[in-house]
Amino acid sequence: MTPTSPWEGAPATAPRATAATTGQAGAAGPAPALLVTGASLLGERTVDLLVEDGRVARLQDAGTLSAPAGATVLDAAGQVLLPGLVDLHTHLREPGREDAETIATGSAAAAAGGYTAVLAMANTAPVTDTAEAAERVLDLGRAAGLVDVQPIGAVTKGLDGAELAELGLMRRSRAAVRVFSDDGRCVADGRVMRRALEYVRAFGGVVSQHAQDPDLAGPGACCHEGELSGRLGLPGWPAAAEASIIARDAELARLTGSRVHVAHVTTAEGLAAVRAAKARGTDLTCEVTPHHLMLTTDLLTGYDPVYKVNPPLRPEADARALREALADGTIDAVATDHAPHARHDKEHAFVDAAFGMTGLETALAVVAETMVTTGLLDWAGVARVMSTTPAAIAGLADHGRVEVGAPANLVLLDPAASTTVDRERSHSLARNTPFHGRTLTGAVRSTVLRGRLTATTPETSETPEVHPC
Ligand SMILES: NC(=O)N[C@@H](CC(=O)O)C(=O)O
Ligand SMILES: [Zn+2]
Ligand SMILES: [Zn+2]
Repeated sequence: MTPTSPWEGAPATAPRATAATTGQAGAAGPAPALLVTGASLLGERTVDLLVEDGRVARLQDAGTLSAPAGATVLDAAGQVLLPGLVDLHTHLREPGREDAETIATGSAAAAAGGYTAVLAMANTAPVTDTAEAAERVLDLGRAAGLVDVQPIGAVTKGLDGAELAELGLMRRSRAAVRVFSDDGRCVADGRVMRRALEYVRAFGGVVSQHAQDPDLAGPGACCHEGELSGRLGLPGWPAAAEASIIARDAELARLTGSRVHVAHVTTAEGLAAVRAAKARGTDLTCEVTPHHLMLTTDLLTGYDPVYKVNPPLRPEADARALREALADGTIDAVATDHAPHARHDKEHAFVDAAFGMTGLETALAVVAETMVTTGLLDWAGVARVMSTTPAAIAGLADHGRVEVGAPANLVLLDPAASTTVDRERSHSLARNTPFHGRTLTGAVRSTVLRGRLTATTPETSETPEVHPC
């Protein structure tokens, strides 16, 4: 690693890992009181909000609260107040690939992006398939102290798709794992998926399935299968590979009485399978990524590997269908699939490059741009799909609401501020953002975790500073 490399050098405000705390992230010592004034709660009414001991102590009409002695005051006039964002699908790369991301740097990117909780995907090295591995991720998250890092457990040992991992032991561990996933390795064997669902049902767990039939989306597939894949000479990946697994898993959810979550739906065909399952009352939820809402397969014409992602970017008709489905509630949540990569894994010929794009720092602005500016969602809707529903899916009771008595996990954003994405200013170690150079509207101003400011954007800057507790 070359420290001066633009891909791997430390960001300007390098996050510091702090000593391990015994509580949850941000819980070390009582947080000083915090008064937020004049914020637009869910874009609906203007409020003052007082935080004491890490919880929302008072929430009332703007102009009616004054700051207790010693309190930090945030003047949030013109800003929208939402519950802190919750990401159901984040790759933090630690342990194993700390050259691409660490739990501390990924947490910093999350805080800068308005997140207060992230679920850390299991495809690390070693894989998170034991209680010890899950507890280690949890502890590293607490040590970083910027967001609650909740480990996702692997469904199968080593993500090999054959033998179930220690699901029950992970659930009973300190990490209290509830969400299980083999990530980009779809649990293709129906018998294994059935057994996993039967197992997690006993403790209210959920399997997050990356829906793609590996027999249809073969090993070389790296592009949406269609007219463009033929023209570019890239192996294609048909929509049927997604829809067929969603339909099968919906049947398995019904058979077992268990719960399935579909990771990143990307096609109109996949959405039809989700709608059919939901119409029958199946216990099935699904998520979409910000990049599949905004970016489309035609970007691949330059063979730039920054646009190589699993599942692939789709045509505009699919992206439009995804936006409509997020607006009408067919899609339950937005999850980033933040997939940081070291330059030497990403800068290759398109077919050889690693799959994945970063997303934690741009997610809110991309959703604002694609959903709010277009009138498809209001801010209450954004809170639902980026915080409340993902918190409910993952069973994170401390997140997803702004209420008196609840832990003060909050984000304040300026809906009118435009930011030009600059990959060099990312808090992530990785530089593989597909939004570099794009100007997006909607900028995070402050992130609050249990009453502590974990990120703030100084008035003179476009980039949030992060503050580990
Ligand atoms: N989603 C991605 O594009 N990448 C994933 C792995 C994978 O799903 O192939 C990653 O871990 O980088
Ligand atoms: Zn995936
Ligand atoms: Zn993933």
